[in-house]
Amino acid sequence: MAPHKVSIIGSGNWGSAIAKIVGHNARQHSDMFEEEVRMWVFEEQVDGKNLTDIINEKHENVKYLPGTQLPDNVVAIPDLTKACEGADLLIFVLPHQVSVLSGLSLSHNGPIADPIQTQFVGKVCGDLKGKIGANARAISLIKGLAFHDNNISLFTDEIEHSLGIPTAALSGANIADEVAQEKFCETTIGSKTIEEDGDIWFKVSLFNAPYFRVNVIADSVGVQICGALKNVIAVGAGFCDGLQYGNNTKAAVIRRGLLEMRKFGKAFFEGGVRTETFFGNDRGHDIDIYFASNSLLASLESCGVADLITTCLGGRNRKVSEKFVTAGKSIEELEEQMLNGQKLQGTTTAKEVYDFLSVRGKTEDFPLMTCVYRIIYCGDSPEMIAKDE
Ligand SMILES: NC(=O)c1ccc[n+]([C@@H]2O[C@H](COP(=O)([O-])OP(=O)(O)OC[C@H]3O[C@@H](n4cnc5c(N)ncnc54)[C@H](O)[C@@H]3O)[C@@H](O)[C@H]2O)c1
Ligand SMILES: O=P(O)(O)OC[C@H](O)CO
Repeated sequence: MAPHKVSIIGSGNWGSAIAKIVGHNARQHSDMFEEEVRMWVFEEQVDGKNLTDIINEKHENVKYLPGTQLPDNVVAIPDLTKACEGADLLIFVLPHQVSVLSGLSLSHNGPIADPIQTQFVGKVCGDLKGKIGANARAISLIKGLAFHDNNISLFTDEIEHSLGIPTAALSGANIADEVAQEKFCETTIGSKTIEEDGDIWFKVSLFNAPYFRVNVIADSVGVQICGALKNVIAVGAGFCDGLQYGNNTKAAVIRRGLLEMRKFGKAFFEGGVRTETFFGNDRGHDIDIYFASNSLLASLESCGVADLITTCLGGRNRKVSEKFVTAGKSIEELEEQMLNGQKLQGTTTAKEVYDFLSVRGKTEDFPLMTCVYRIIYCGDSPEMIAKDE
């Protein structure tokens, strides 16, 4: 079989960290992959130069992952179609959306303006439609959910429907900077077609590294719900830190958050999610069991409680939300100041989740996520996060 041709769609903090692993593995396993890994870069100017030129000259994404050397077989390409031409393995690693401020001044204490949201994935898939081979497969590393007119869908479904190719999801306790520094962690791939996806994404070792251990499970929905909703809970954890509420309160937020995440998955997704994806059990790894006995079971997954913990301890959502409490500035101002203008998922998703729940009359069933929304968008006191109501 011809070696797989890999393209990475996205080149932010996580996109660049994963490019380091994928580039290294493609070079190591030249019988399985073409050595060159193309990475689509949304072109930006950095100190008067194109970011793509800087990446290709210095082999470093100086804007989104400074200080990490990328393998020189990772090639930055500003044209999306060219970056994906002939690829049969597509790795989607885009922010789920960006907020473009409507220009109103935003206040920490009062209601804030509704930013105009731009969904990346739909636009990217639209541009790629008809240009991707029928035998290609995709994997989404995006942590978010797609909301359209207060309806919800998974990014794997969006990609599958748009490009007509099977799409898996990868999510775990994976703060990009730590992965880039090769600090040990685990991750979970969720797949509806575990046998084929297990072969492609797991057995051929595109992602596995000694410091990045991959497991594959059948609960693709659960993997994505975890990755999206933990961001909202992490904002709550950041409020606790800003208020210096201590570890016990933060642990209560994490516990309640995890329960709400699972409840959300079970309530709104046909076929539901598996409790084990969120909390785990001790029956072993799905993929090992699958290949050994052809049965599907679940085990404790990195995408569940582990990702929630790491995001609530060290993620960007937590960091900015802590500052929201202590600095008296809007989330948008803090993103600009602290994250180079990158947008957080938790803040936008808190609103999307709230709007979704609200039209269904279900906000009271999800008190923690509703509370996070009210603190950011309605000017409620951050102290609400630790009130038992
Ligand atoms: N950063 C992490 O630690 C981490 C870890 C795991 C998963 N994730 C998830 O991975 C996904 C990608 O996150 P990231 O950290 O790589 O991205 P990021 O938050 O660093 O966002 C920057 C990316 O957005 C692109 N961009 C900016 N403006 C754009 C525009 N107008 N059009 C198109 N692209 C534009 C930039 O080129 C860059 O690729 C997200 O869903 C995130 O939740 C992030
Ligand atoms: O920095 P955050 O809050 O976007 O979280 C990063 C990763 O998702 C943690 O796994």
